[in-house]
Amino acid sequence: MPIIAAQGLTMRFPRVTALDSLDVSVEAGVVGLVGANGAGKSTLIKILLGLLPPTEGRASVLGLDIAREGAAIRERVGFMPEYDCLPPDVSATEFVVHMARMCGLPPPAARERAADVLRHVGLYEERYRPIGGYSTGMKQKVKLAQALVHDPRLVFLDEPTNGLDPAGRDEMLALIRRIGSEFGISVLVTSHLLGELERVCDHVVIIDGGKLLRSQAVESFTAVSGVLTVEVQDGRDTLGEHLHAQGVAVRPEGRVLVVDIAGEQTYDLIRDGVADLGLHLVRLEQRRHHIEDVFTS
Ligand SMILES: Nc1ncnc2c1ncn2[C@@H]1O[C@H](COP(=O)(O)OP(=O)(O)OP(=O)(O)O)[C@@H](O)[C@H]1O
Repeated sequence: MPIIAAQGLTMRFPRVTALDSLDVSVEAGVVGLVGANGAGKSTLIKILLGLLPPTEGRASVLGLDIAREGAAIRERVGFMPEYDCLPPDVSATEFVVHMARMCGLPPPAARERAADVLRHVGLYEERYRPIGGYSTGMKQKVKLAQALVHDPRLVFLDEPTNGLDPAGRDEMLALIRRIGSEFGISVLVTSHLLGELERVCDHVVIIDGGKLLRSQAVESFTAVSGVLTVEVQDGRDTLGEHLHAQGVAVRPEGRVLVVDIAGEQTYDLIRDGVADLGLHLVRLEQRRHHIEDVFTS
C-alpha cells in the first residue's frame, strides 16, 4: 500500500495555484519532496495532514482519506514545520513532554518517550535549558523530537536543514536516514536542494509550480555513468599524458583524472599505465550520476 497517494490534487489560492492537478503515489521509505521556493511543498503537507481542504482532487495518507480521516492521519503522522513555533521560556524536555501529553500519552510514558527522542536527536544536558537560548541546529532538533514523540508511522519534515551550517546539515541528514533505517518510520522530507536529498532518500518527488515533474527511485537517477574517476598520488599529469598517448579520452578534474570508458581495455590501460610509471593508485571507480545532472544536462 502506498504511504501517500494523490489524484488530481489542486489548491487554488486567490492569486496563485499552489498545486495543479497533482497525481503522485509513493511507497514506504525515505521520500524527498523537492521543489524551488513556492513550488507547493508546504501546501501539499498541510493538505496531506488534513489541515487544509484542497480545491479539487483526492488524497490518502497511510490508506486514510484526507477529507474524512484527518484526525486519524494526525495520530499516526508526525510533523516538523518549516518555521519556528517554539516557546522560548520552557526547556526542550518540558516542551516535548507537553507535546507527548497532547498526543494522549500518560505522564510517565510522556516523560520516558521525551527523554528517548531527545537523546536520539542528540540533545543531552542542554535539554533542561530554556529553548530561547538554543542555536538554530538545536531548535531544529527540538522540532524533530516533538514530531517523533508519539511514535508515528510516518513523519513530514518541512525543510529540516534550513538555516543550518554544513556540519549541522550533515548531522540532520544522518538523523533523517536513521529515522528511516533504524526506527522504521517512513519519512517525507522537503528541500529545495536536490543534492542533499539524494544522500538520504530512497525516492524523490520533484514538483514545480504545483505540477509533478518526476517521481522516481533515487537509484534510477544515480545509475553508473560511462566514465571512470582515477586518482593517483603525485602523478596526475604524467598518467594523463601517458593515457592520452595511447588514445584514451582523458581530462583532469581537480585532483583526479576523468576517463571515458571504451570497453574493458580502458581498465587495462590504466592499470598498466600506473604500474609502468611506478605510481601509487589511490582510487579507481566508475562515476555515478547525480540527480542534479538530470536537470542541468
Ligand atoms: N494561505 C495562503 N494564501 C495564499 N497563497 C498561499 C497560501 N499558502 C501558500 N500560498 C502560495 O502558494 C504557493 C506555494 O506555497 P508553498 O508554501 O506551498 O511553497 P513551498 O514549496 O513550500 O515553498 P517554501 O519552501 O518557500 O515554503 C506560493 O506561491 C505561496 O505564496
